[in-house]
Amino acid sequence: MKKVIATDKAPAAIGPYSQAIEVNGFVFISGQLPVNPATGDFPDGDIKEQTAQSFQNIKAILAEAGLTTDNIVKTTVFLSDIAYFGGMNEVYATQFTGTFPARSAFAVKDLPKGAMVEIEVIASR
Ligand SMILES: CC(=[NH2+])C(=O)[O-]
Repeated sequence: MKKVIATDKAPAAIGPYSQAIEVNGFVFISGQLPVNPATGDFPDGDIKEQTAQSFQNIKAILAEAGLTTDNIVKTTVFLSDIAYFGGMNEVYATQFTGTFPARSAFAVKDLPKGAMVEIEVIASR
């Protein structure tokens, strides 16, 4: 059975999707833009600050589901410029305590709201 995970500690959806859906012990978190839910804005700074904010949002949704980054099994990272790859990796690497999840990373033409990064996650209970 599908269960919607929702929290006001992460940004509300900006389109027709849920923040996260749980099914059969897996939590699928929609791509998280680096939007601060308190201000509705991106953080000041560069790809490092934006990556950190996307992870803050992911962690808030994981917490709502009773999970942590240790439960993440797969991520997908979308960058609006491959030049951001190094800075994203620096911050990304600090988000995990044990082994890193599987991951795919891409540069795409554009991201919603002009973001530098969007990160989606699959976690396992
Ligand atoms: C931002 C996002 N996850 C979407 O699908 O538009």
